[in-house]
Amino acid sequence: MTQAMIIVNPSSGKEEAPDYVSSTEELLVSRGYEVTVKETQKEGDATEYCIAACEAKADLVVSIGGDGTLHETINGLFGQSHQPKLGVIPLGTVNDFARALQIPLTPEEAIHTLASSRVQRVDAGRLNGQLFVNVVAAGPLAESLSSVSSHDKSRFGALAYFKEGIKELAGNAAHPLTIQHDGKTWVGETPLFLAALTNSVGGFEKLAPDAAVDDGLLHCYIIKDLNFLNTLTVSISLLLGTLKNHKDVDYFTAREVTVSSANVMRTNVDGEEGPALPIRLSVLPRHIQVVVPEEG
Ligand SMILES: Nc1ncnc2c1ncn2[C@@H]1O[C@H](COP(=O)(O)OP(=O)(O)OP(=O)(O)O)[C@@H](O)[C@H]1O
Repeated sequence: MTQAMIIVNPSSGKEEAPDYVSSTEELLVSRGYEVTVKETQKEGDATEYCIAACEAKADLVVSIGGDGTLHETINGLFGQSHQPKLGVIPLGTVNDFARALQIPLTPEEAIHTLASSRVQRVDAGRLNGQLFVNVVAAGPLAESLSSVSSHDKSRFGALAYFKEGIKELAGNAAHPLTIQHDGKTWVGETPLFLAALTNSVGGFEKLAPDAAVDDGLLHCYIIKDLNFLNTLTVSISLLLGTLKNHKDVDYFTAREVTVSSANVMRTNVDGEEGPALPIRLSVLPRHIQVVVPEEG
């Protein structure tokens, strides 16, 4: 019998994840799976459960939660000889990975997607010794986004990030970063550096419109200046999908990037606090197999 594991984070989004477990389980059982349900208690659990699913040669792992839970689940696939397919039921505030793959953001519809026969291979990013699926951010603005509490996310949704971002901008912070790629080096002060694997970042589905989930590239943005005067035009560019053309933004694609700073600075990885600089980023092309909606 084919095995499936459901990994669920009860604290994600508006804390409604447990409501969707039984309908997910029912659907999988009706498709012939033997199902194990694992509820996370703390950081790292989803990775451990996913490693166990790989070792048990499960056919499918379903992540029910936000991008943080998904990030941890995918890290369990890293380096495994047997890799299950991945199903995604998005319950977070942002859900960039689901947006990029056109997985429905309504949990009931996303559960229905698990019956799809279509599997898409997508790139994974590598950051030092871990994987990421959406975005790595560095700079003071990225640090401030990591400080958004789960409570605020549950209460205010994406607005919680906006609130922290505005607070940081008021401080007018920029820090020195050194960014190296393809034999080139950029040195300067910046409030934000982003390396995106998918078009959707922070819920902005047009942030990196050229990023295909399987193009093997990091789509990188250096915001050279962000202040009260240009915030509006940068925000409009974000919404229109023209950020890379903004005069205060440098854009490039690369397969490998290193980022360092003279200052002690933490990164933000897939929406959660990541390791401190320096970091080395690369792409594992088409590394993850995701169950996505049937075409058409
Ligand atoms: N039972 C739990 N209680 C509290 N936190 C948990 C629990 N299980 C896992 N976590 C932690 O919660 C973090 C956030 O989870 P997740 O990203 O899925 O939800 P979210 O923060 O609501 O969504 P989003 O990141 O999209 O805003 C995970 O990275 C994980 O470390």
